[in-house]
Amino acid sequence: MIELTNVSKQYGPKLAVDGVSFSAVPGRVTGFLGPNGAGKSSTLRILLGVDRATSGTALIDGQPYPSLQQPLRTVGAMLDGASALPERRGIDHLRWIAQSNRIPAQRIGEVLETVGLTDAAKVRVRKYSLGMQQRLGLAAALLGEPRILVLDEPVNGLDPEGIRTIRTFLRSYAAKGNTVLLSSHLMGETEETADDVVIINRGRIIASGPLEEVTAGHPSLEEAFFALTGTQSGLSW
Ligand SMILES: Nc1ncnc2c1ncn2[C@@H]1O[C@H](COP(=O)(O)OP(=O)(O)OP(=O)(O)O)[C@@H](O)[C@H]1O
Repeated sequence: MIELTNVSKQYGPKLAVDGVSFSAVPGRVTGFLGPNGAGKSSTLRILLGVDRATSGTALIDGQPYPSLQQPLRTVGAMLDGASALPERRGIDHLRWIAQSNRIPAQRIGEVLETVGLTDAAKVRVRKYSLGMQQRLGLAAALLGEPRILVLDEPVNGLDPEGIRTIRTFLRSYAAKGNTVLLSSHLMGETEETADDVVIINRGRIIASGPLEEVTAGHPSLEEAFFALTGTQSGLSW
């Protein structure tokens, strides 16, 4: 379970995250949505202990990320794609993470298989396409068999087949009772994947709840967003 309460983040004069509160619960995929610059990454960085909130609390299974005993076994995260060294082979990137977190080496083959990178495991990351880098990032997030996944724009750069593979995977991961929180600026895609949605605009949550509740009365999630923000289709993305 993920729980954010009144989280704010100030960068100099800019209030990037403004009193954000929401939860992501086990057994469901929660889509964290908003246009570019809305505050999604800033919020996720705070949740994952990469950055500090100016105020408010962000908890993972009741604890702030830095207090987790075995972080990678509790929460798998992908913030900036794979963030792997370009000269490293994909498999070595995963080995390094597994070793430094006492995760059995056998998991490396399993996660490579899950994300479809088995054949490219020994290729250097600099030769990976953006989609392959995304998949390597997901593989790293899955290494510790976490009950919680937090993914920032996981389908960025993926082709339609890649998007469908990730979507199917995330849905089945949540169906096993795990918590999945993913950010996206793609409303249409997230509508296909998420059970619950949290919409952020200019640092503030403007809607949250089950997808069907947030979209009620609108032809699509995208139209619901435009109605909520008072913008017209095509102008704000
Ligand atoms: N380190 C920083 N210093 C100053 N301003 C920042 C910093 N990080 C983010 N911001 C600003 O905070 C706001 C929110 O940015 P953030 O990256 O969280 O948005 P986002 O919703 O993830 O957008 P995107 O989809 O483009 O990644 C933006 O205006 C951004 O310019």
